[in-house]
Amino acid sequence: MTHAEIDAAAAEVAHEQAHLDRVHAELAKAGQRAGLVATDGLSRGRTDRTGDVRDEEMSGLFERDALVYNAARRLASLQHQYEGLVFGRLDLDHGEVMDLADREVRYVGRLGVRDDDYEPLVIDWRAPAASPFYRATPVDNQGVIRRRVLRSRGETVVGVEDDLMVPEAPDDLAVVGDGALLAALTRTRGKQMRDIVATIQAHQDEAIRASDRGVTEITGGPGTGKTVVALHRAAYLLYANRRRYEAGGVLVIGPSAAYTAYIERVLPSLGEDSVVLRSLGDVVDAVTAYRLDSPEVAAIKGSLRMRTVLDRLAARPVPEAPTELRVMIDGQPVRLDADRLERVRRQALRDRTRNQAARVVRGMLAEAAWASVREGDRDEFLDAFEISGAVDDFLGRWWPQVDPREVLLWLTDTELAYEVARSVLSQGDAAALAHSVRETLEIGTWSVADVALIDELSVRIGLVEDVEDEDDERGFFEIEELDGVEELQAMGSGIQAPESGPATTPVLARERLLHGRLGRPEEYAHVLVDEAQDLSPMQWRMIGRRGRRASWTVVGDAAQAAWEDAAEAQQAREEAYGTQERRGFHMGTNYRNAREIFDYARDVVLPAVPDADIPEAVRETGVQPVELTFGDALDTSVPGVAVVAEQALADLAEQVDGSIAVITPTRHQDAVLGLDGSHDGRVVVIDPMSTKGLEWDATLVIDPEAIAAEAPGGARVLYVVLTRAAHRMTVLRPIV
Ligand SMILES: Nc1ncnc2c1ncn2[C@@H]1O[C@H](COP(=O)(O)OP(=O)(O)OP(=O)(O)O)[C@@H](O)[C@H]1O
Repeated sequence: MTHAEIDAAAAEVAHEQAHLDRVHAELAKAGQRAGLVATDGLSRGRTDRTGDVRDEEMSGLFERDALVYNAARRLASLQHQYEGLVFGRLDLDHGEVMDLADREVRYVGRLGVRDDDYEPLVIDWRAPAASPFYRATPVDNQGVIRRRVLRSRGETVVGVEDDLMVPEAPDDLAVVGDGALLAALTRTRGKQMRDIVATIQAHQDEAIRASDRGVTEITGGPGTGKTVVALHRAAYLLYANRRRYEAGGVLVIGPSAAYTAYIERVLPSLGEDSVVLRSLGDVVDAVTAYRLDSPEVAAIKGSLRMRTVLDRLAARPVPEAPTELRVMIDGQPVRLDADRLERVRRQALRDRTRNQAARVVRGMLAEAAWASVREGDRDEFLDAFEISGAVDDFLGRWWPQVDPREVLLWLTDTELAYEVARSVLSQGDAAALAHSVRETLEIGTWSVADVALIDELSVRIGLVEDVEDEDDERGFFEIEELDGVEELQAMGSGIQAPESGPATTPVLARERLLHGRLGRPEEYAHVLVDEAQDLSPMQWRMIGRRGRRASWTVVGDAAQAAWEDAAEAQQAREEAYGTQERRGFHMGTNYRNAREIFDYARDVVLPAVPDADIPEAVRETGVQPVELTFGDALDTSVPGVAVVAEQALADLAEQVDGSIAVITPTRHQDAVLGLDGSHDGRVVVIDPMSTKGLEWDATLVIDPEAIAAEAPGGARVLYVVLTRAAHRMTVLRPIV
């Protein structure tokens, strides 16, 4: 930059600083008015002093401006944690020829702020008036002459980046900077995802502001901004229809706890803290799972075939249940044999969940008992049956209320697993299922795939209800879900699973598994699913229960799918959506990976997945990924994986300032686990599946062939792994 350019930029920064100071002064005042505004802050369509309703208010979209109170309240945390409250400026010209009199300046920020005269000092980025900030292009400038991105730290403006939307700038408008997008993409990644509110691209903005009704599907290859766009969409929906979405709730589902931790700050940085973020292991209240099953077991547990298995399981007698009833009622011996009991069981379950039926089986048994006796007075007999202590005792053993999780644990019995899986699962699969449930009982923690099974069983079994609840509304199940009652994922435990090791005793393990009370599934007004390609059919059903009246945003990339049976998952997905209208958006630009890194990944995936959706990477670094080799542990003449990895990591730590991941298949985990947390905590050691949706400044990928071999469809998982690095990537291979 020349001296003149530096001076020009400094003058522009000073100018913007003056405006920012005004905004902050206004917010400070707003804090003092807080009590007043808090009381009427939610009223819509306020008029200004002239009594005219402002345009924005007529559309009902300016209610955030009325929430100055909230703005002031949130400001402290916004300033502390996030970048500038005001990040954009538009210079518009509303005339035919460019004339100062037709000029308008609009500032765009995370919150709307007005001055005492109710004039907007900053417009919320989601307001219609802010839309040209994202949509204007030189071809369709929408009245914008210059779009400016302000970079600030706290309350200080540190730079500006301009884009000119007309062929030539009017004399009074300076144009400085090299483009905000590239600056944003080049910067260091932290441990958490950042919002992109200052640099949303026009095609992304279309998806963000798309209609809130029906189903919006966002597809695109790795690093195309699907996640970040979806999160901005959630914030937009809350703004555009706050009544509906704040009251009804917005649920965001991601693949793992690491992922939800990674994205959890984006929405608060946009001023929204009412969205519920859940990982797939954390959807059902009272159950939190991080552990992953092997891909083979996850495939069994995720398949729609489990519906039938669970139907049958839910209708089974409890283990060790008595097979006949023998009691004295009203002086008469009563005996109901196994056949009779079975008939009562079937009748009781016909249109009730098992736990609901606990209330009616006594009456049904009484009728069956009377039918077997038919002597004396019927009413007296039935009354005596109703109060019989012996019948109480029998019912306690024959039809206790059961926790759905307890029922899943019945599958530890391989014979029972064979029986309920007959003609649905192969014997081998049924045995693997039983084995996995035994493992659950040993470890004392559920696996992620178990959670959808627990939810499914909850529907069939109903909640364990207090006896006092008798007159309460009946269980939460849907009767249609009970149709058919008559017929009635490989990387070990994930390296960073927060749970500790195995529970010490089976009793403790069982207690841990059954801890807390299952509730009814909470329903939401909007459900946003990220990495949707990885949801199993059973997981779609679980999420579907939470969005039965919801609109949806669903984000994914089929080429990154770990789930093999795409058709079955699609079927379950369609069922979750229902018949709502659909619209799709496709993202074709990769903003994450340097082009050299993405080309490397593309060459790996295309032979295995020829129809992969390949985006265009926009940024070049001129640095190719580095390939290194390591020797066999038994051959001491060549450095082994631990040594080579440590050195390669040291090089990467020199080359990038921010975060680094060492991504390793199970077989090399032990050798490199010690690197976790090294280089001042910048390094994380992680398994391939857990990298979904995440990114780092640099990655060290260990033994790509082993990564691909560890899972069915492993090339897709490897594709995920090779597209996680923004700036540098080193790949280690064994010498062959
Ligand atoms: N308009 C933008 N301005 C600045 N950064 C952007 C923009 N769009 C996307 N990015 C950045 O690109 C990176 C990738 O975005 P994101 O994680 O949302 O992609 P994705 O499509 O969900 O990726 P994947 O499918 O690989 O998980 C993130 O660092 C994100 O902040």
